[in-house]
Amino acid sequence: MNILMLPFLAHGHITPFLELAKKLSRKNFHIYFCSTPINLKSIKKRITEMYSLSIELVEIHLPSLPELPPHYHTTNGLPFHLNSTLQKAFEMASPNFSNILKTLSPDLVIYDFLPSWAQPIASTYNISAVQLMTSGAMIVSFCHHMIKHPGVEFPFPAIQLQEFHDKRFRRTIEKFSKASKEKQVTAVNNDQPPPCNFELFNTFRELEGKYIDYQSVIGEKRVVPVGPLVQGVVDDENEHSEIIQWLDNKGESSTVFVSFGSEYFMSKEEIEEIAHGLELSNVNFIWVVRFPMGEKVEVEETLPKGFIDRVGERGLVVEGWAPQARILAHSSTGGFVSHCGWNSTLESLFYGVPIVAIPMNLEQPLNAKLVEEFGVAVEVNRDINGRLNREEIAQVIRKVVVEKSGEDIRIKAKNFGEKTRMKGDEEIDKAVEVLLQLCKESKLLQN
Ligand SMILES: C[C@@H]1O[C@H](OP(=O)(O)OP(=O)(O)OC[C@H]2O[C@@H](n3ccc(=O)[nH]c3=O)[C@H](O)[C@@H]2O)[C@H](O)[C@H](O)[C@H]1O
Repeated sequence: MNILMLPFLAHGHITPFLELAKKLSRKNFHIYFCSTPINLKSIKKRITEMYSLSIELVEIHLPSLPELPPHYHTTNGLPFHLNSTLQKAFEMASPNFSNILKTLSPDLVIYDFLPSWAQPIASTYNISAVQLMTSGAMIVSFCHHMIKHPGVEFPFPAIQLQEFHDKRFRRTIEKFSKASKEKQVTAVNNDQPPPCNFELFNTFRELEGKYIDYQSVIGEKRVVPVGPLVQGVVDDENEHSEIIQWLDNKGESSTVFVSFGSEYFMSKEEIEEIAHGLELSNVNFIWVVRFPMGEKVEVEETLPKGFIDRVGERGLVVEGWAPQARILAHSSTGGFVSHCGWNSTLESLFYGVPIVAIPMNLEQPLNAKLVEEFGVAVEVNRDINGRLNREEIAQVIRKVVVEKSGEDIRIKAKNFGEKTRMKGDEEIDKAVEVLLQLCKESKLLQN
């Protein structure tokens, strides 16, 4: 059976899609992995020898817009103000996608929340389609709850956002639900496959059982968990070797990894407070500092004066990108200062690393609440205006990584990591049955 996968053009979406592609290819599915050339280039080295025949990379080209050259056809490093332009350019690529389906005629399409046309186009070719949700069941059920029951408390009291995040998140939902109403897909006519009655989620019952059940009630479709879809440790010695050597020289669980994903860029104030917080914590750290593509910035100039000298061998500032999975899997890593993007959250849980949560935007504040409720994270509180504070950052890092008061968090994270790594393909095996059924429906309709 052939499956074509079309993730949104974001690194945080391509990662779970690629991990699902690898799992399904081991279950004898042939995968066409479709994205822009720049995105396919960035994942090539993660498609190791064993997948070279079962996962085929398929380029989809976006219309060339002057303000969006081809190396901007990804959210990784994209300047904030170009995000909507990228989404618009992707929406304009529907004819290219239609040609790809006509040429390859897969048995199934696995699509993402954007672009809006993947399922409707697949149905015109009588090809079944199912969505892979790249965020958790809690956040999706929270959004559905807010839209369907405005003003009614979310039935899980631990998920309460700090005021600053609550206001911003409600604005994001209003914007999103307005946009999705405008894109309401026209009804499918009856000789095409009906929209699928379930959705795949990058999650698993041990983490989100009660939210999976609630989403299956409040959402339109049944939830089929296929997670955790977590990138493995790609052992390419030559790349980033200086980071790993630096980490090898540190004590067990002595170091925090600090990273805020592939799309977020810290403000000057955030860099200032985080730098002083790391300094005050007296804990070893690897800190990824990154700026939008096209912005030529001297990292040292953005850091507090004398910061690099004062921290010396205790700290390593990495510009642009670090091998996150390899660092989280390393025995010297004892904590993850994270924005709680969904992939980072799952990776931290998978590798058993406790989280110092500093959510920045989107659904990250909710992910932070989820892992705090789960007992493997502590969130750094912001002031009423959302400002970070260096003492608060230092205090939470020391609690999570060093102090006795954080011992239960460290033990819980370690034990849950061991349990999660043992799960293997448990969720996938259950999902394969329903995916095979969808593929057979396509074949029946196409013959
Ligand atoms: C789904 C959605 O994706 C978005 O992606 P974003 O990149 O911000 O964060 P992650 O989901 O953690 O994804 C980031 C991915 O990039 C990897 N990485 C990142 C930085 C680095 O230096 N090295 C790495 O290997 C990391 O390992 C992870 O796999 C938003 O967060 C959103 O909140 C989230 O739910």
